[in-house]
Amino acid sequence: MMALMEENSIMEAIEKANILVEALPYIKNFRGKTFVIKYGGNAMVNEKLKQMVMKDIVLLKLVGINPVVVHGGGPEINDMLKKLNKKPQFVNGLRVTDRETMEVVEMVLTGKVNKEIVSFINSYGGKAIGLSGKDGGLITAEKDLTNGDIGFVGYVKAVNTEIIDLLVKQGYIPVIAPVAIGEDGETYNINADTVAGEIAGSLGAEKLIMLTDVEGIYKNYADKNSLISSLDIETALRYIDDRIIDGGMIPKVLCCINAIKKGVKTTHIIDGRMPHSILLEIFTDEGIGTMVVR
Ligand SMILES: Nc1ncnc2c1ncn2[C@@H]1O[C@H](COP(=O)(O)OP(=O)(O)O)[C@@H](O)[C@H]1O
Ligand SMILES: CC(=O)N[C@@H](CCC(=O)OP(=O)(O)O)C(=O)O
Repeated sequence: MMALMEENSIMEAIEKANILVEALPYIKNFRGKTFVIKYGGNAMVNEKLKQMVMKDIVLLKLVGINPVVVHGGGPEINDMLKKLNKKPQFVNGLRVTDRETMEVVEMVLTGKVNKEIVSFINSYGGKAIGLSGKDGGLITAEKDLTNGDIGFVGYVKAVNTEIIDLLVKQGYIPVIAPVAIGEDGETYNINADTVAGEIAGSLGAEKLIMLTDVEGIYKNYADKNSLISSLDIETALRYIDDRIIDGGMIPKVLCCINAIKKGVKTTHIIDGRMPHSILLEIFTDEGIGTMVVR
């Protein structure tokens, strides 16, 4: 019995070593490259998972990859608005943002969510630094009128990556909240997926990884065996037209396509609810989730 247990634990240890060896070519390939990781939505609500994601990000940095984190926090904003007796309202997935809501959005994203992520990363031995689009002139926003006037909702007019380049060079992990200032001096609320796509494009990132609350993109959303492992731009656009890709997945895929057109090599939509999904995507031969490529 004892011998069998010992044999099992030796096999387990060998399996672990095999996984590390499998990661080697990827570590070699990706050293010095930039990965933009979008973390948000419902993938962010579980504390334990949150900590695992942060550990994975620290590990990436320690093996020589440069992670840049862009976070959301929609559910946290909703919670705070409800506490203030304000009903969250959305048009095509974008929050209707009046002046009071804008104050709440900025407070929750830059004050609470951003600092929490920064603290976690730092507690695991990383050097995270929190920023919003306002810091160092990182993002210039302009009012987004594509859905009519829904208040202080912005799109990204320009990205100045100087501050990110500087921080990355000094060994920091930038953690970015999707709030920015317009040329009119107003503060704008920008969808976090959009910000991640634009930042990845401007940095010429190797990868854009979007953590979400599904395994990836399904060919048939009702059939969980229909996960698509790789999708090119043309097919992705066709799937959007045919409503195979629908709802919150549409802007996500469009952000991936935008990033690819700006030079990002591969984009990935992966399951943020799965422990260590980032590591499994980057360091295993099979990868996980759905890859959107040129
Ligand atoms: N073909 C599809 N495959 C997977 N998810 C899809 C598909 N079509 C629509 N969706 C929806 O997209 C959602 C992901 O978008 P969203 O909820 O906005 O993510 P997040 O909150 O992480 O930003 C999924 O939970 C799912 O309901
Ligand atoms: C304009 C707009 O809708 N902004 C988003 C910003 C946060 C976000 O995108 O968060 P998730 O990634 O968690 O959805 C919002 O106010 O909810």
